[in-house]
Amino acid sequence: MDSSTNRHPARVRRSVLTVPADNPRALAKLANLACDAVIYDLEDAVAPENKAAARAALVAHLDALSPDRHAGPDRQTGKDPIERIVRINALSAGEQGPANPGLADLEAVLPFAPDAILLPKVENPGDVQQVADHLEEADVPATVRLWAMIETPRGLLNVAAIAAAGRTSGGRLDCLVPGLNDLAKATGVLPQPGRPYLVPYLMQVLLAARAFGLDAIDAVFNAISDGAGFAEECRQARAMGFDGKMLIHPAQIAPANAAFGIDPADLARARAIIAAFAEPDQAGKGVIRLDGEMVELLHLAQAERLVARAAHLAARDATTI
Ligand SMILES: CC(C)(COP(=O)(O)OP(=O)(O)OC[C@H]1O[C@@H](n2cnc3c(N)ncnc32)[C@H](O)[C@@H]1OP(=O)(O)O)[C@@H](O)C(=O)NCCC(=O)NCCSC(=O)C[C@H](O)C(=O)O
Ligand SMILES: [Mg+2]
Repeated sequence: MDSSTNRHPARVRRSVLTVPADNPRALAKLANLACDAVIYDLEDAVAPENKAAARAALVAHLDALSPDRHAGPDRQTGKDPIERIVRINALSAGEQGPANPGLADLEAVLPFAPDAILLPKVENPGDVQQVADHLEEADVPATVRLWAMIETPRGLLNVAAIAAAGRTSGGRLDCLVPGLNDLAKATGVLPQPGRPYLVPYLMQVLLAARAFGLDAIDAVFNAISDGAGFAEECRQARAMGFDGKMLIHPAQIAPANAAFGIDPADLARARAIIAAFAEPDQAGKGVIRLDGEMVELLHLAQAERLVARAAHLAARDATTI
């Protein structure tokens, strides 16, 4: 059975590619990449002395994508299948007041109504609320969502309260992303195959996301040239329940799309469950036996979601690169 608990069949976040906003060659490459989402990074991938230039480059890029900036993202009209997210600098970082880099990032990109703002190093519900309040005050459309990176020990300890803050922040919080480079740096956990000491952190993020109806995207895999290691980590993340993976390089897109896509065996099983419950002699039953296994109505609901997601993915992949 499909291990994904994503409750939104039409939301596809298998491959979430990050791009430093001050890398024009990488920005130009995006038009030909088959990732489901792009995170334009203004935070850690950009050197402190390049922050203003990165912001300006991103504004020019977004302007070229959506010349009528007040019309909102083309994705809302179905013309742009890629979800576009901007990772801003933390509002708590750097100089405070109007010169704050995070605030300057927000002011620069909000006119383009990106699909989401990704908040780095979120440590408590107030970090989400602060930005949500800013968006409300600025009358930013509700289509602009918030994503939160959980990548500090305090953020991890508070992850349930942060996920719950989605409800009080106008419902904008949509997705949690663990940041294992920062977490490893802060905790001293060593990077090891299979991530034995990081899995408990990852599962905490996943559980908090699910408790409050959010998506969860697995952390980046730094070893770009280790294709086998990347595929293994995607399989692990999928088994843990993650919706997709944050990526750092175009070579990681196809394996991520495959790993977080639909397994044909799962689809066949889902169709068999739907067909079994539709049999006249099973009418009104809450539980049946199918191929030697117990199947309940909750499995039927899962099966229906998987079939709907498969149809959506097939349509989507047919219209993208
Ligand atoms: C890691 C890289 C610096 C490697 O770059 P490079 O050596 O240039 O890669 P290649 O020569 O193999 O690139 C081949 C072509 O692909 C383009 N490219 C490379 N990366 C990207 C990308 N991310 N998006 C789009 N296009 C990309 C190159 O431009 C080449 O094309 P061309 O120039 O036409 O030949 C680089 O991959 C990179 O910068 N990756 C992203 C880094 C990043 O965004 N980091 C921040 C996010 S990671 C994170 O959040 C960690 C988290 O916070 C935590 O704490 O864990
Ligand atoms: Mg980080």
